[in-house]
Amino acid sequence: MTAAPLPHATILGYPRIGRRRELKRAVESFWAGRITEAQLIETASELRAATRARLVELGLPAAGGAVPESFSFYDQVLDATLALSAIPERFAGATGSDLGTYFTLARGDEQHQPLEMTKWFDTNYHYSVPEIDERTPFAANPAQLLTQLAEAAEAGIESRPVLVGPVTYLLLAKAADGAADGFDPVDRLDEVTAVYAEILSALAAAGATWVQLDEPALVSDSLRTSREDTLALVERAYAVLGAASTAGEAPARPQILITAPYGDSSRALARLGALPVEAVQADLVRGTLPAAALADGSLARAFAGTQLVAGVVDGRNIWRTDLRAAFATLTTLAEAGVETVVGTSNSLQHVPHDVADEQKLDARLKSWLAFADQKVAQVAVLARGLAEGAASIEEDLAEVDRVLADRAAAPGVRIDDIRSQVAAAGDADRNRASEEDRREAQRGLGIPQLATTTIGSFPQTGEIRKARSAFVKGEIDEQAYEGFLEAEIERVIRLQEEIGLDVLVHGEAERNDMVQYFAELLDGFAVTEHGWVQSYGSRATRPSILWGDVSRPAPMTVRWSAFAQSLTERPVKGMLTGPVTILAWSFVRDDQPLGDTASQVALALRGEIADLVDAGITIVQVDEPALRELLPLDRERQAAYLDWSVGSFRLATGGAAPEVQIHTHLCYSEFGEIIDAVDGLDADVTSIEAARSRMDVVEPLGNHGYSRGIGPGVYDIHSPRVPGVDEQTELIRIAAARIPGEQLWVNPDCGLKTRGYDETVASLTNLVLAAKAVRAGA
Ligand SMILES: Nc1nc2c(c(=O)[nH]1)N[C@@H](CNc1ccc(C(=O)N[C@@H](CCC(=O)N[C@@H](CCC(=O)N[C@@H](CCC(=O)O)C(=O)O)C(=O)O)C(=O)O)cc1)CN2
Ligand code: MET
Ligand SMILES: [Zn+2]
Repeated sequence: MTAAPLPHATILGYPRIGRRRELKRAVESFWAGRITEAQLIETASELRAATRARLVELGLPAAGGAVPESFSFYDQVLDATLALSAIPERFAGATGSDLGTYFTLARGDEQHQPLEMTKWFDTNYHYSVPEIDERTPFAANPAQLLTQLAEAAEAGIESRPVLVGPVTYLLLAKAADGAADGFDPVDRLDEVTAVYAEILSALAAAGATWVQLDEPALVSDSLRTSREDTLALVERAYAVLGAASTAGEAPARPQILITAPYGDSSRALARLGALPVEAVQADLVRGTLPAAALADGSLARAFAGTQLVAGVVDGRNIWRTDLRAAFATLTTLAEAGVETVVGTSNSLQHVPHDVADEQKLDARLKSWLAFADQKVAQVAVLARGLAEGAASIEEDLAEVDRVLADRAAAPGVRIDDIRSQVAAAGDADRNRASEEDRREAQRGLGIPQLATTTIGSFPQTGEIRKARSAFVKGEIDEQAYEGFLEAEIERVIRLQEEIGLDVLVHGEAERNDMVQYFAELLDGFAVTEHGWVQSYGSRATRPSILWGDVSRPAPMTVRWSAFAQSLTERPVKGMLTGPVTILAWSFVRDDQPLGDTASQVALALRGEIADLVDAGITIVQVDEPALRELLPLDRERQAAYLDWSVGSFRLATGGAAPEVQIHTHLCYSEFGEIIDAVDGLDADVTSIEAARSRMDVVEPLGNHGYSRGIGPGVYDIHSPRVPGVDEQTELIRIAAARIPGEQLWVNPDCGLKTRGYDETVASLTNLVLAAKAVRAGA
């Protein structure tokens, strides 16, 4: 095959879990020993074949590298770790097949803690963090990429292998534990680049005409380098990768597409265009075009001989694209003399497969939506317009005009009553009594020093899921389902009493998901049947669709919390999900600022808190694990974000009387960046993840003079491992050295929903013993 430009249409990536989560089922069956590795590999191969065929059917050309190879068994960053053979030394004993090693890195085993997992840019997707030190070996292992390329070729498709790029890979990595002080993984960029060059060469030898290297680090201010420095690193790496020739019978590398998804690359774009690569993608949904460089012709000059993949179709949301606006952007580029390809803003891995799979969604709402398949079709339409002229797609543009007008005017999208309530909410509604007055008022709760509690959920057993599934399918009635849940709650309350926890939870057995549960009970939301999106590994969520003005027709949690409280003398925490997290983990309307939508959700939660308190609940936790996640990657936009996000939390909780103790939970540890914002939430108690970083957070908290209640997690719930009494005692001691006992809470890192009961009971028993030991000064 010879080097030819990219066709006019492409996407950066496609969901890989399968339309019915076939990959989840196969991978989990393999882990459980129910299928063999060969069977898993076969299922994966079938899924990839179906994806390629589907993409071509939807309008991506089979030739020319338009179809991306974006499959992953677990995670794309882990794929790159394997492609570089960058197996941390601590896994040296974990030998096996490539796939066996891969899953050991991802999930750990008896002897090995898994790689840490953390959020991928500002999404709800988690990647496995590479661990690099001075000695990490790097060697090209393109086997999986070559397998996929050959599969595609067999089916007559000239596909485009995809790999996380070298700069982003190293900036997402952390220094391995044994690394020298001051070592940064990015110090090894030149060596890693050399290995990428070998991988590219192997791909070219196998016939690849294009390769995609993802460099989202280019848009982020939250990594270890400034964006300016990141760009310089990218220039350094791609000067090397681009130097190899793409010409002739035996090209030394495929043509390279560098992508910059998830944000704004406008300031970097001209320099990216000047790199010795054949195409550069820009996210034109989150980002903009550099207006001046476009106007004075310098962008076109920089892009001479380089294609610009214009990411005009939103890969983060599910609304039908305003095709007319997108087409105007494409026209501007083309008229400025830039060789333009229509693309998506980022990989479609963050949206579900297909709107057509949804049988229960309201038809009118459905007509406003575009999941992955619809987005591919939109890309194809725009590409046709680019090739054949605006007139050729005028009907498609006009149809979208009608759809958008229909959406704007539809009942429920704007409800005057809700809007006036939001408008009437003022500063007074966001401010509680002073911290001191509240502390005084809450003495009546009788909470001991180093109080023990959990984060909310108890294990979601197969039995619970089966009961819910039976209820949803109508196989059992509401009475039977609620009876089942009450029995479950009673069991969880008794268990916590036996273990000796101080502040109890009801266990969240009634919740399918901490966001979807609320979305199902609030007006203004819709939920899907099959709209699964990968969150990490084999785990997925069905983000809800927040399409209209939000209100709460009836109490949502009072029945369960009040029932749990009726069973025990100890306080039971009410458990709500906060406005920012509800937005972050849903697909949110794009026709008004997020802050306005957050205020509506906040008012609904405010009503719920009032009802919980009326029902006798004295402690309410409002979870905001996504507070950090939604922080804009772009520093300039961060202050405005923190303003509305913190404001919405305060609006939700600001009505609580001083005697009511408000907790919040944020499950990540890099929170130095937002410590002022956490303080600004004005919660009485905050629980955070800390076990894996061995309490790193208590140091900044101590320095900050943090005066509120704080529960740094002492039990890492991400692994089935049971932390012993000594281990947890040690962590509590580290925290107690910096934080006074009356401020310090003892809890796990996060909820227990993904854990099993055996390990949960053992770990919590140890947690209570550890707290007692520290209290006794032992
Ligand atoms: N939205 C969201 N984002 C989050 C988190 C979170 O809890 N929620 N936590 C953090 C980590 N991310 C996570 C994401 C998913 C899961 C998770 O456990 N997901 C489950 C699905 C949860 C769910 O929606 N369950 C439903 C549907 C379950 C299901 O699959 N039912 C079966 C039938 C039931 C059976 O017979 O087993 C089916 O539909 O086929 C329910 O319980 O009702 C999974 O992938 O397996 C955990 C953590 C960050 N982001
Ligand atoms: C991802 S944060 C989870 C908080 C929730 N209350 C739980 O315990 O599951
Ligand atoms: Zn959590």
